[in-house]
Amino acid sequence: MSKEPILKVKDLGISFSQYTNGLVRRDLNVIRNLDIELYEGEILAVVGSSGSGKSLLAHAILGILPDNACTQGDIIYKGEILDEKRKEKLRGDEIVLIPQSVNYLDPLKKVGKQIKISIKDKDKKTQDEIVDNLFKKYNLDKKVKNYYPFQLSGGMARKVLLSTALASDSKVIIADEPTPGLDEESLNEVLKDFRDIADSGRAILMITHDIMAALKIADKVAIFYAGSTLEIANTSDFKQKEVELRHPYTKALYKALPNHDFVPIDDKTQPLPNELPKGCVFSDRCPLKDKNCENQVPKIREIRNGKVRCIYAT
Ligand SMILES: Nc1ncnc2c1ncn2[C@@H]1O[C@H](COP(=O)(O)OP(=O)(O)OP(=O)(O)O)[C@@H](O)[C@H]1O
Ligand code: NI
Repeated sequence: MSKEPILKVKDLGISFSQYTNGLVRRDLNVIRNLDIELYEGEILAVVGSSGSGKSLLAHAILGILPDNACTQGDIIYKGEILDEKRKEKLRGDEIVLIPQSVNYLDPLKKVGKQIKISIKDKDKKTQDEIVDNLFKKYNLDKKVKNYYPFQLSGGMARKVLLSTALASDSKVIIADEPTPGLDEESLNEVLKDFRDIADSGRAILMITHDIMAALKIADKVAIFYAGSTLEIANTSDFKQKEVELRHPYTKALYKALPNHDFVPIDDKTQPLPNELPKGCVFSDRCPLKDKNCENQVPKIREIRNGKVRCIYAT
Protein backbone atom coordinates (compact mmCIF):
# COMPACT_ATOMS: atom_id res chain seq x y z
CA MET A 1 0.00 0.00 0.00
CA SER A 2 1.33 3.45 -0.86
CA LYS A 3 2.30 5.74 1.97
CA GLU A 4 0.71 8.94 0.65
CA PRO A 5 -3.07 9.19 0.88
CA ILE A 6 -4.90 9.37 -2.46
CA LEU A 7 -7.24 11.94 -0.91
CA LYS A 8 -6.55 14.17 2.02
CA VAL A 9 -8.65 16.90 3.61
CA LYS A 10 -6.75 19.25 5.87
CA ASP A 11 -8.47 21.52 8.34
CA LEU A 12 -11.53 22.11 6.18
CA GLY A 13 -13.77 24.95 7.29
CA ILE A 14 -17.05 25.94 5.62
CA SER A 15 -19.14 29.07 6.18
CA PHE A 16 -22.34 30.15 4.54
CA SER A 17 -23.12 33.79 4.03
CA GLN A 18 -26.69 34.50 4.92
CA TYR A 19 -28.89 37.57 4.91
CA THR A 20 -30.84 38.17 8.10
CA ASN A 21 -33.73 40.55 8.74
CA GLY A 22 -32.94 43.98 7.43
CA LEU A 23 -30.61 42.45 4.84
CA VAL A 24 -27.65 42.33 7.17
CA ARG A 25 -25.12 39.82 5.89
CA ARG A 26 -23.60 37.40 8.34
CA ASP A 27 -21.34 34.40 7.96
CA LEU A 28 -22.47 31.20 9.61
CA ASN A 29 -19.44 29.00 10.25
CA VAL A 30 -20.86 25.47 10.20
CA ILE A 31 -17.71 23.40 9.68
CA ARG A 32 -14.57 24.23 11.57
CA ASN A 33 -11.93 21.54 11.48
CA LEU A 34 -12.55 18.53 9.30
CA ASP A 35 -9.60 16.29 8.53
CA ILE A 36 -9.52 12.94 6.76
CA GLU A 37 -6.98 10.80 4.95
CA LEU A 38 -8.06 8.14 2.49
CA TYR A 39 -5.61 5.56 1.17
CA GLU A 40 -5.82 3.34 -1.91
CA GLY A 41 -7.07 -0.11 -0.98
CA GLU A 42 -8.92 1.24 2.02
CA ILE A 43 -12.40 2.00 3.25
CA LEU A 44 -12.61 4.97 5.58
CA ALA A 45 -15.94 5.20 7.36
CA VAL A 46 -17.11 8.64 8.42
CA VAL A 47 -19.53 8.49 11.34
CA GLY A 48 -21.18 11.25 13.29
CA SER A 49 -24.65 12.35 14.25
CA SER A 50 -26.96 14.31 11.98
CA GLY A 51 -25.56 17.76 11.23
CA SER A 52 -21.95 16.90 12.09
CA GLY A 53 -20.80 17.82 8.58
CA LYS A 54 -20.56 14.49 6.76
CA SER A 55 -22.42 15.49 3.60
CA LEU A 56 -20.77 18.90 3.46
CA LEU A 57 -17.39 17.16 3.49
CA ALA A 58 -18.49 15.08 0.48
CA HIS A 59 -19.83 18.12 -1.34
CA ALA A 60 -16.67 20.12 -0.65
CA ILE A 61 -14.49 17.35 -2.11
CA LEU A 62 -16.65 17.14 -5.23
CA GLY A 63 -16.95 20.91 -5.61
CA ILE A 64 -20.74 20.96 -5.38
CA LEU A 65 -21.30 23.25 -2.39
CA PRO A 66 -23.88 26.00 -2.88
CA ASP A 67 -22.67 29.36 -4.21
CA ASN A 68 -22.96 31.11 -0.84
CA ALA A 69 -20.44 28.70 0.73
CA CYS A 70 -16.92 29.78 1.49
CA THR A 71 -14.25 27.21 2.34
CA GLN A 72 -10.93 27.18 4.13
CA GLY A 73 -8.26 24.52 4.35
CA ASP A 74 -7.02 22.17 1.64
CA ILE A 75 -8.40 19.25 -0.32
CA ILE A 76 -5.52 17.29 -1.78
CA TYR A 77 -5.90 14.57 -4.41
CA LYS A 78 -2.82 12.59 -5.41
CA GLY A 79 -0.61 15.25 -3.88
CA GLU A 80 -2.28 18.14 -5.71
CA ILE A 81 -4.35 20.82 -3.97
CA LEU A 82 -7.70 20.93 -5.77
CA ASP A 83 -9.29 24.14 -6.93
CA GLU A 84 -12.89 24.26 -8.14
CA LYS A 85 -11.93 23.76 -11.79
CA ARG A 86 -9.92 20.66 -11.04
CA LYS A 87 -12.73 19.27 -8.84
CA GLU A 88 -15.12 19.63 -11.74
CA LYS A 89 -12.73 17.67 -13.98
CA LEU A 90 -12.38 14.83 -11.49
CA ARG A 91 -16.05 14.70 -10.56
CA GLY A 92 -17.86 11.71 -12.03
CA ASP A 93 -14.60 10.53 -13.51
CA GLU A 94 -11.89 9.81 -10.92
CA ILE A 95 -14.08 10.64 -7.94
CA VAL A 96 -17.75 9.62 -7.87
CA LEU A 97 -20.47 10.32 -5.37
CA ILE A 98 -23.26 8.04 -4.25
CA PRO A 99 -25.52 10.84 -3.02
CA GLN A 100 -27.48 10.73 0.21
CA SER A 101 -30.70 11.79 -1.45
CA VAL A 102 -32.34 9.85 -4.27
CA ASN A 103 -33.47 13.23 -5.60
CA TYR A 104 -30.08 13.41 -7.30
CA LEU A 105 -31.36 11.09 -10.04
CA ASP A 106 -32.31 12.90 -13.23
CA PRO A 107 -36.12 12.77 -13.27
CA LEU A 108 -36.27 12.92 -17.06
CA LYS A 109 -33.93 10.08 -17.91
CA LYS A 110 -34.61 6.35 -17.79
CA VAL A 111 -32.50 4.74 -15.12
CA GLY A 112 -30.64 2.35 -17.44
CA LYS A 113 -29.40 5.36 -19.43
CA GLN A 114 -28.32 7.17 -16.27
CA ILE A 115 -26.21 4.27 -15.11
CA LYS A 116 -24.55 3.93 -18.51
CA ILE A 117 -23.36 7.54 -18.42
CA SER A 118 -20.82 6.60 -15.78
CA ILE A 119 -19.39 3.69 -17.76
CA LYS A 120 -16.16 4.60 -19.54
CA ASP A 121 -16.29 1.79 -22.09
CA LYS A 122 -18.56 3.11 -24.84
CA ASP A 123 -19.26 -0.26 -26.46
CA LYS A 124 -23.01 -0.81 -26.18
CA LYS A 125 -22.79 -4.54 -25.57
CA THR A 126 -20.27 -4.10 -22.74
CA GLN A 127 -22.43 -1.38 -21.21
CA ASP A 128 -25.51 -3.61 -21.29
CA GLU A 129 -23.56 -6.42 -19.70
CA ILE A 130 -22.31 -4.23 -16.85
CA VAL A 131 -25.82 -2.95 -16.12
CA ASP A 132 -27.36 -6.43 -16.37
CA ASN A 133 -24.81 -7.86 -13.93
CA LEU A 134 -25.43 -5.09 -11.40
CA PHE A 135 -29.19 -5.53 -11.68
CA LYS A 136 -28.88 -9.25 -11.18
CA LYS A 137 -26.66 -8.76 -8.16
CA TYR A 138 -29.08 -6.33 -6.54
CA ASN A 139 -32.23 -8.20 -7.44
CA LEU A 140 -33.58 -5.56 -9.78
CA ASP A 141 -35.81 -6.73 -12.57
CA LYS A 142 -34.47 -6.06 -16.09
CA LYS A 143 -37.51 -3.95 -16.94
CA VAL A 144 -36.46 -1.41 -14.27
CA LYS A 145 -33.85 -0.17 -16.80
CA ASN A 146 -36.71 1.45 -18.65
CA TYR A 147 -38.25 3.07 -15.59
CA TYR A 148 -38.09 6.76 -14.84
CA PRO A 149 -36.95 7.69 -11.31
CA PHE A 150 -40.51 8.51 -10.16
CA GLN A 151 -41.46 4.86 -10.76
CA LEU A 152 -38.86 3.56 -8.28
CA SER A 153 -39.45 2.66 -4.65
CA GLY A 154 -36.96 4.04 -2.11
CA GLY A 155 -34.97 0.81 -1.98
CA MET A 156 -34.89 0.50 -5.79
CA ALA A 157 -33.72 4.09 -6.18
CA ARG A 158 -30.94 3.44 -3.68
CA LYS A 159 -29.82 0.42 -5.70
CA VAL A 160 -29.82 2.48 -8.89
CA LEU A 161 -27.63 5.13 -7.25
CA LEU A 162 -25.25 2.43 -6.08
CA SER A 163 -25.16 0.85 -9.53
CA THR A 164 -24.27 4.19 -11.07
CA ALA A 165 -21.17 4.47 -8.92
CA LEU A 166 -20.23 0.81 -9.10
CA ALA A 167 -20.47 0.79 -12.90
CA SER A 168 -17.80 3.48 -13.11
CA ASP A 169 -14.15 2.66 -12.61
CA SER A 170 -13.38 5.75 -10.58
CA LYS A 171 -10.42 5.74 -8.22
CA VAL A 172 -12.43 7.09 -5.30
CA ILE A 173 -16.05 6.42 -4.35
CA ILE A 174 -17.69 8.70 -1.84
CA ALA A 175 -20.82 6.97 -0.55
CA ASP A 176 -23.07 9.27 1.46
CA GLU A 177 -25.39 7.03 3.51
CA PRO A 178 -25.59 4.33 0.84
CA THR A 179 -27.63 1.78 2.78
CA PRO A 180 -30.96 3.15 4.15
CA GLY A 181 -34.00 1.42 2.70
CA LEU A 182 -32.07 -1.64 1.55
CA ASP A 183 -33.23 -5.12 2.46
CA GLU A 184 -30.78 -7.20 4.51
CA GLU A 185 -29.58 -9.25 1.54
CA SER A 186 -28.81 -6.20 -0.59
CA LEU A 187 -27.16 -4.48 2.36
CA ASN A 188 -24.75 -7.38 2.77
CA GLU A 189 -24.16 -7.44 -0.97
CA VAL A 190 -23.28 -3.73 -0.95
CA LEU A 191 -20.92 -4.10 1.97
CA LYS A 192 -19.20 -7.03 0.28
CA ASP A 193 -18.93 -5.08 -2.99
CA PHE A 194 -17.39 -2.11 -1.21
CA ARG A 195 -14.82 -4.39 0.37
CA ASP A 196 -14.01 -6.02 -2.98
CA ILE A 197 -13.69 -2.64 -4.69
CA ALA A 198 -11.28 -1.41 -2.00
CA ASP A 199 -9.31 -4.65 -2.14
CA SER A 200 -8.84 -4.10 -5.87
CA GLY A 201 -6.86 -0.95 -5.03
CA ARG A 202 -9.55 1.74 -5.19
CA ALA A 203 -10.60 3.82 -2.19
CA ILE A 204 -13.98 4.32 -0.54
CA LEU A 205 -15.15 7.02 1.79
CA MET A 206 -18.28 5.61 3.40
CA ILE A 207 -20.44 8.09 5.23
CA THR A 208 -22.90 6.44 7.56
CA HIS A 209 -24.99 6.60 10.69
CA ASP A 210 -24.67 2.85 10.95
CA ILE A 211 -21.48 2.40 12.93
CA MET A 212 -22.02 -1.37 13.18
CA ALA A 213 -22.15 -1.67 9.37
CA ALA A 214 -19.07 0.54 9.14
CA LEU A 215 -17.13 -1.63 11.56
CA LYS A 216 -17.90 -4.71 9.46
CA ILE A 217 -15.98 -3.50 6.42
CA ALA A 218 -14.01 -0.31 7.09
CA ASP A 219 -10.29 -0.16 7.76
CA LYS A 220 -10.50 3.12 9.62
CA VAL A 221 -13.24 5.23 11.15
CA ALA A 222 -13.30 9.04 11.29
CA ILE A 223 -15.52 10.41 14.02
CA PHE A 224 -17.17 13.76 13.31
CA TYR A 225 -18.84 15.99 15.86
CA ALA A 226 -20.30 19.46 15.31
CA GLY A 227 -18.23 20.10 12.19
CA SER A 228 -14.91 18.78 13.52
CA THR A 229 -13.01 15.52 13.15
CA LEU A 230 -12.46 14.37 16.72
CA GLU A 231 -10.69 11.11 16.00
CA ILE A 232 -9.49 8.79 13.27
CA ALA A 233 -9.34 5.31 14.74
CA ASN A 234 -8.51 1.92 13.29
CA THR A 235 -11.53 -0.37 13.03
CA SER A 236 -9.62 -2.91 15.10
CA ASP A 237 -9.52 -0.39 17.99
CA PHE A 238 -13.29 -0.79 18.32
CA LYS A 239 -12.92 -4.54 18.61
CA GLN A 240 -10.68 -4.26 21.64
CA LYS A 241 -11.48 -2.43 24.83
CA GLU A 242 -12.43 1.22 24.96
CA VAL A 243 -8.86 2.06 26.13
CA GLU A 244 -7.75 1.54 22.53
CA LEU A 245 -9.83 4.54 21.51
CA ARG A 246 -8.49 8.03 21.98
CA HIS A 247 -11.15 10.72 22.27
CA PRO A 248 -13.60 10.88 25.22
CA TYR A 249 -16.45 11.19 22.68
CA THR A 250 -15.38 8.05 20.80
CA LYS A 251 -15.08 6.18 24.09
CA ALA A 252 -18.62 7.27 24.94
CA LEU A 253 -19.83 6.15 21.48
CA TYR A 254 -18.18 2.81 22.03
CA LYS A 255 -20.06 2.28 25.28
CA ALA A 256 -23.32 3.20 23.52
CA LEU A 257 -22.93 0.45 20.88
CA PRO A 258 -25.50 -2.37 20.95
CA ASN A 259 -22.88 -4.95 21.85
CA HIS A 260 -21.64 -2.82 24.75
CA ASP A 261 -24.85 -2.31 26.68
CA PHE A 262 -26.10 0.89 25.00
CA VAL A 263 -24.82 3.10 27.81
CA PRO A 264 -26.07 6.58 26.85
CA ILE A 265 -23.53 9.43 26.90
CA ASP A 266 -25.73 12.03 28.59
CA ASP A 267 -28.88 13.86 27.59
CA LYS A 268 -27.08 16.69 25.76
CA THR A 269 -26.60 17.02 22.01
CA GLN A 270 -23.85 18.46 19.85
CA PRO A 271 -23.79 22.27 19.70
CA LEU A 272 -25.57 23.90 16.75
CA PRO A 273 -23.50 25.78 14.15
CA ASN A 274 -24.53 29.17 15.58
CA GLU A 275 -23.54 28.22 19.11
CA LEU A 276 -20.17 26.55 18.63
CA PRO A 277 -17.90 27.14 21.62
CA LYS A 278 -14.64 29.06 21.28
CA GLY A 279 -12.54 26.06 22.24
CA CYS A 280 -13.03 22.32 21.84
CA VAL A 281 -16.48 21.52 20.37
CA PHE A 282 -16.93 18.65 22.84
CA SER A 283 -15.88 20.67 25.91
CA ASP A 284 -19.33 21.09 27.47
CA ARG A 285 -19.78 17.30 27.72
CA CYS A 286 -16.24 16.20 28.33
CA PRO A 287 -15.04 14.52 31.53
CA LEU A 288 -11.44 15.65 30.88
CA LYS A 289 -12.28 19.33 30.32
CA ASP A 290 -10.45 22.19 32.01
CA LYS A 291 -9.84 25.89 31.22
CA ASN A 292 -7.39 25.06 28.41
CA CYS A 293 -10.12 23.24 26.50
CA GLU A 294 -12.52 26.17 26.65
CA ASN A 295 -10.14 28.70 25.18
CA GLN A 296 -8.57 27.07 22.17
CA VAL A 297 -9.47 24.56 19.50
CA PRO A 298 -7.14 21.57 19.92
CA LYS A 299 -5.03 20.60 16.91
CA ILE A 300 -5.41 17.11 15.51
CA ARG A 301 -2.40 14.99 16.47
CA GLU A 302 -1.16 11.47 16.06
CA ILE A 303 -1.20 8.99 18.90
CA ARG A 304 -1.00 5.23 18.89
CA ASN A 305 -1.31 4.90 15.13
CA GLY A 306 -4.45 7.01 14.99
CA LYS A 307 -5.41 10.69 15.23
CA VAL A 308 -7.17 12.69 17.87
CA ARG A 309 -8.23 16.29 18.43
CA CYS A 310 -7.91 16.54 22.22
CA ILE A 311 -5.09 17.96 24.29
CA TYR A 312 -5.52 15.40 27.06
CA ALA A 313 -6.05 12.20 25.08
CA THR A 314 -3.39 9.60 25.74
N1 LIG B 1 -26.62 25.47 2.61
C1 LIG B 1 -26.50 25.53 3.94
N2 LIG B 1 -26.64 26.71 4.60
C2 LIG B 1 -26.49 26.77 5.96
N3 LIG B 1 -26.21 25.72 6.74
C3 LIG B 1 -26.07 24.53 6.14
C4 LIG B 1 -26.20 24.36 4.72
N4 LIG B 1 -26.00 23.05 4.40
C5 LIG B 1 -25.76 22.42 5.57
N5 LIG B 1 -25.79 23.30 6.61
C6 LIG B 1 -25.58 22.97 8.03
O1 LIG B 1 -24.30 22.37 8.17
C7 LIG B 1 -24.33 21.35 9.14
C8 LIG B 1 -23.77 20.07 8.56
O2 LIG B 1 -24.65 19.59 7.56
P1 LIG B 1 -24.44 18.20 6.81
O3 LIG B 1 -25.51 18.06 5.80
O4 LIG B 1 -23.05 18.08 6.34
O5 LIG B 1 -24.69 17.16 8.01
P2 LIG B 1 -24.63 15.56 7.96
O6 LIG B 1 -23.57 15.14 8.94
O7 LIG B 1 -24.49 15.08 6.57
O8 LIG B 1 -26.05 15.17 8.57
P3 LIG B 1 -27.05 13.97 8.19
O9 LIG B 1 -26.52 12.79 8.96
O10 LIG B 1 -28.36 14.42 8.71
O11 LIG B 1 -27.02 13.78 6.72
C9 LIG B 1 -25.77 21.23 9.61
O12 LIG B 1 -25.89 21.95 10.83
C10 LIG B 1 -26.56 21.90 8.52
O13 LIG B 1 -27.73 22.50 9.02
NI1 NI C 1 -25.70 14.07 5.33
